[in-house]
Amino acid sequence: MSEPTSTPRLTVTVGPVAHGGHCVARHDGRVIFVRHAIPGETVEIALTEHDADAKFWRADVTRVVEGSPDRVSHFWPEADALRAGARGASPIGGAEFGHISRPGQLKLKTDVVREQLERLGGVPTERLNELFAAGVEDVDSSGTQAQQAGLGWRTRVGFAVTPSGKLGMHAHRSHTVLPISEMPLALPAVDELRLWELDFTGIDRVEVAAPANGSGVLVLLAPAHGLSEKAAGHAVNRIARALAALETPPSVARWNPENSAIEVVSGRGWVKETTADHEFRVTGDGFWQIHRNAPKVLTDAALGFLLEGGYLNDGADVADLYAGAGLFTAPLADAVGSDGSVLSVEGSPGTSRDARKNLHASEQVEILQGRVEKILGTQSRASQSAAGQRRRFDAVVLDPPRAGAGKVVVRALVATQPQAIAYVSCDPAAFARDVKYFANAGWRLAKVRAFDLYPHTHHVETVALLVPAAAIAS
Ligand SMILES: C[S@@+](CC[C@H](N)C(=O)[O-])C[C@H]1O[C@@H](n2cnc3c(N)ncnc32)[C@H](O)[C@@H]1O
Repeated sequence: MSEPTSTPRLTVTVGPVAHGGHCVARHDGRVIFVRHAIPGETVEIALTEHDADAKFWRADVTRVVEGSPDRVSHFWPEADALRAGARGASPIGGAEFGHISRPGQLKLKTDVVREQLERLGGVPTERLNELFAAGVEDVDSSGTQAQQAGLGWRTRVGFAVTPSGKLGMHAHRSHTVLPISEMPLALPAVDELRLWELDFTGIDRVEVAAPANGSGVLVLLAPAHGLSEKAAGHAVNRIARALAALETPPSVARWNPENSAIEVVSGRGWVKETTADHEFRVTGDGFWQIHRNAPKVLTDAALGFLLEGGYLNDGADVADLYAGAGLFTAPLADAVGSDGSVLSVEGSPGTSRDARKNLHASEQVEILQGRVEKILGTQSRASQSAAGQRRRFDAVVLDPPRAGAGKVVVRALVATQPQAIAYVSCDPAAFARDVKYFANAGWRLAKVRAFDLYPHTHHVETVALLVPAAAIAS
């Protein structure tokens, strides 16, 4: 990515928001994806990617000529495009909607979910008006003032390190790491570590897991590539010693992001997460929902759809696919009772081991480690009934990673003939594409909700109920 000062500047009037955190503008017939703008604004932009033969260009706003009523001062100077642009620099990524009022952010995210479902999902406008009248829902309205402002929600944060050893974050679509001196989107427990005051020379990446329940924080340190074993150990131990001097020292572990391996230096290599009814151990970089309210919001929404529809009865046979450490598996096991059964499938070996520990007391739960596409497609015990026929599920929770479930999984899942699927998604485009695959297999979107679980960023989480079309017709 080139720096804004070295690039041409243009003045454009900005069109609609698009998936991915930018708005669409046109100049001499060419599409420009503009970050840090709001639809309807007239802005001066610096082109950050502008190859003459490219299909579209990319740009950052550097000055607002005519602003939207939704424009506010950015709460985080290091992520503020206008401030960075004035210095001829780039802002850090990670708060690309911070210049928009919270109601304005909800409206833009609603527009994106609608557009993706209409265009990629093939859901007719009238049907969406009916299904998605509530738009994207705020999950912070009952918090503290800072929480209502969309701050202090991240329980997981990843940092990079500048060439001079300072804690930093990447500029958007760039290898450049810019130093930071606060992380207002994270829980206060992350700020209290004062990581920006430490020397991270010899470290490449830093990950922090700070559970919303206030229990022990875990800091993972990935040594820089090519460092000798001795130098890597030295760098990790130096930082661990500095952190040990804090009033509430975190656990510290050396971490290899390539295989998720961790080596505990002090404390323990896992954090304790809790929901109202369950406790979960999550090891190292294992998956846990990021927003402090996400576990409740998502389990209430997904299980709510299944319970309201009568799909989760005592004795039911259900599946939790892409199950992580068992966030949905645990309440599913409660719902189907000891006469029911829950197949819980997770691909990552470490996270699956956590799920096994977290669910060991629930005899109705079968934990399988492996890829969903493989497990659904094989004739393993998990995909067969006792009589040797393809196993059928009464209901399924499907929570794939950002890329979505994809055609192969959708086909295999439909073949298990569940009565309903609760689909949890963090990417509206992948979700909409999967909705289309389900539609092609004779299924329909019966309900959909969306939540602003990533304030000040363009990300949004959706929860949907999918059922066979015949079930809606009857
Ligand atoms: C969005 S997370 C959801 C986890 C869990 N449902 C939760 O809410 O905590 C997706 C999970 O799918 C796992 N995963 C990714 N690809 C997979 C695959 N092909 N098969 C099985 N699990 C996979 C990841 O390790 C991750 O734990």
